[in-house]
Amino acid sequence: MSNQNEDVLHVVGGKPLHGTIKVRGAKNFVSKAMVAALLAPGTSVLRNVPEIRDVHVVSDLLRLHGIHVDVDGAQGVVTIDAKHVEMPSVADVDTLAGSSRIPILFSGPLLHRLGEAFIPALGGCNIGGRPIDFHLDTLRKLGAKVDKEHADGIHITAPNGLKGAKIHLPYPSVGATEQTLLAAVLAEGKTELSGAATEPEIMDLVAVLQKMGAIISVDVDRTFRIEGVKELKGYTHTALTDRIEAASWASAALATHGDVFVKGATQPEMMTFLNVFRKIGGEFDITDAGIRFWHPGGDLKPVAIETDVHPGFMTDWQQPLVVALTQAKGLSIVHETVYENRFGFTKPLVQMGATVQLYRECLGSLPCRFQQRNYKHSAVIFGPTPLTGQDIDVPDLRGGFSHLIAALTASGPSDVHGISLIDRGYADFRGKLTALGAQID
Ligand SMILES: CC(=O)N[C@H]1[C@@H](OP(=O)(O)OP(=O)(O)OC[C@H]2O[C@@H](n3ccc(=O)[nH]c3=O)[C@H](O)[C@@H]2O)O[C@H](CO)[C@@H](O)[C@@H]1O
Ligand SMILES: C=C(OP(=O)(O)O)C(=O)O
Repeated sequence: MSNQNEDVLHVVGGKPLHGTIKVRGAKNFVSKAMVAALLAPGTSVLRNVPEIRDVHVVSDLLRLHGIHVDVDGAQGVVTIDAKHVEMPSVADVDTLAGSSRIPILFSGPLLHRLGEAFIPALGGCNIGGRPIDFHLDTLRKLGAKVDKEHADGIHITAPNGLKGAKIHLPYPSVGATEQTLLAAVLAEGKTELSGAATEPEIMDLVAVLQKMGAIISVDVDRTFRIEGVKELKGYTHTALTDRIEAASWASAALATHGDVFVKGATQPEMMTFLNVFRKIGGEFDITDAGIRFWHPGGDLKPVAIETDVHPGFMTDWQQPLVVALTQAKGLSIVHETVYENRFGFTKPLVQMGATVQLYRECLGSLPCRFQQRNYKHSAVIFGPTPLTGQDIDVPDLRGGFSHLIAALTASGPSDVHGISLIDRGYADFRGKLTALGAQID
């Protein structure tokens, strides 16, 4: 736990970021692959693991269930021996309440290994309601009994084991897709999951499950077919790169007029981001080792973006890019369709000098899931506007990184408070900023 002074980063902005940084495996895959290890009474080895807090949260949760976890942060290797699994006390599990969204994904594996699971209150970024109704409906369809009445969390049992079922997701939720995959691989019989999400992190989880012995296919209409098997074995796997972290550094390069080589960044998972980056006027060069992103000089161009599920423009890319859009010449529009409340981070940007207006109504003919809810989910950004340093509070993971970019873009000093929240998903960001020449303290 950091003390209050350690939780503030003093940033003197106005200097372009220049240099090379390395990005490792994806936060939104690594944690799920660690949960998958729980499905097999053997040893699994995961490589290219970033040194982020979410990895430690999942390790601690696995350990509470009697599983041996070794995290070699320097080498980026996590070894999980899940031969022995036990049910911890509610009080023990509760020590991790509110720390991430991953505990809900323990449901399927624990039901297979122990016949029951206790899920504490979930955490994760505060960017909308984030209900788990799809998760619980899926588990029920597979034969689980869900008791939500427990004061500290949710108790789930499967007295007769899990059985394959036909499941349709009302929205292609990443977590609910992963929930179904993790629960169905060992369920008796076949499961059909339609309306699923097919993010690259999900497909890498499918690759892990296939290595473990699972039978999973996916149709072009985003329907997964899972044939339950009787047992699975441990895996060895190298995690795909974190495309959100890579895009965050790319946005930082653009906003600060910089030039950053992101070692490890890969093109296929970033194609949609790269198209937008090019439309704005950013330049990039793709090599086998990574992608170099830079501001070529001259004016950046405005753009209209709608966030969406894969292969659309990721909601997690939106926040860092908005800061770069404050430096583009003209009117940009960002319409958020995944989370109803993901623009809170723009308020400090306005205090720093940006012109950002939020609207509840959907703009033009854009589809809108949140029309009826009282949230503003379209941002209109007018630029370029010079930013000046301020005191800023980190609201959430990506919003926090956006504030760092804003502080680096601004003239004068900024104090960014609550900086440790960023450790959830950005490994050694302080070291990387220093390597890129940022003036931080
Ligand atoms: C740890 C992790 O991988 N987090 C990612 C994951 O979050 P996460 O898996 O939580 O996101 P989902 O794809 O499930 O959520 C998408 C939308 O569906 C709604 N929903 C979801 C589940 C449910 O049971 N009911 C429901 O209504 C959510 O409120 C949200 O509006 O995918 C998001 C969308 O790419 C990313 O922004 C997050 O970074
Ligand atoms: C929203 C995010 O994560 P989580 O689902 O863990 O809150 C994120 O990674 O941007």
